[in-house]
Amino acid sequence: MEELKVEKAIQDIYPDDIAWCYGCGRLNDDGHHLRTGWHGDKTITIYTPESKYMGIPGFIYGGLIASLIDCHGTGSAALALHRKNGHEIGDGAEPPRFVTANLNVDFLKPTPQHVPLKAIGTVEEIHPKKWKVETEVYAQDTLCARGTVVLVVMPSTFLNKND
Ligand SMILES: CCCCCCCCCCCCCC(=O)SCCNC(=O)CCNC(=O)[C@H](O)C(C)(C)COP(=O)(O)OP(=O)(O)OC[C@H]1O[C@@H](n2cnc3c(N)ncnc32)[C@H](O)[C@@H]1OP(=O)(O)O
Repeated sequence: MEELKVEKAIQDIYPDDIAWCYGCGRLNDDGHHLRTGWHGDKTITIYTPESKYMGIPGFIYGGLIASLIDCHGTGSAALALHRKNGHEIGDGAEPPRFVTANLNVDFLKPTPQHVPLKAIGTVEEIHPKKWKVETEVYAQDTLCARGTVVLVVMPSTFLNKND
């Protein structure tokens, strides 16, 4: 697979109050900083896990793969609804926010460490508040995992929980 880079990511424009997710929040110093952008009509997140995220030496542990699919799903749904609303990253509009309602992962092959993982997503609208993202995770050219995420537009009750 060719070398790819995510130039414009939806997480780059999340408002500060929702930019703290351990998986994809740009403001969480300890997090993974996953970034999701368009890749043709599909979506892409590229991430090389640090060595500590091992299951057995040489291979990534499954929870990290699930996190990648999870945050790739929220980012992909946000990208798609943002575009449906007539916006693109960089036009100044605030993107929609999604939370995960359901996450399913099939671990197809052991996922090797020390190579970039590519999550490629296909986004489907179920209805305006509910979206589904089918994601394939590749290590180099090997399809290692496949996941399905159901996303729901974030209820306003998620904000200001610590006030
Ligand atoms: C902590 C995160 C903060 C937020 C950050 C956001 C941005 C950052 C992004 C990073 C985040 C990273 C990722 C994270 O970590 S996000 C954090 C992990 N996710 C959560 O904490 C979500 C917890 N769950 C809820 O708050 C509620 O259950 C939700 C909001 C999901 C639905 O609540 P509720 O049920 O009251 O809402 P509704 O009645 O209007 O239903 C709406 C539609 O949803 C359908 N449905 C419901 N459940 C399921 C299910 N299990 N499978 C399939 N579908 C389900 C339901 O049938 C309906 O469909 P329809 O009948 O209309 O067709």
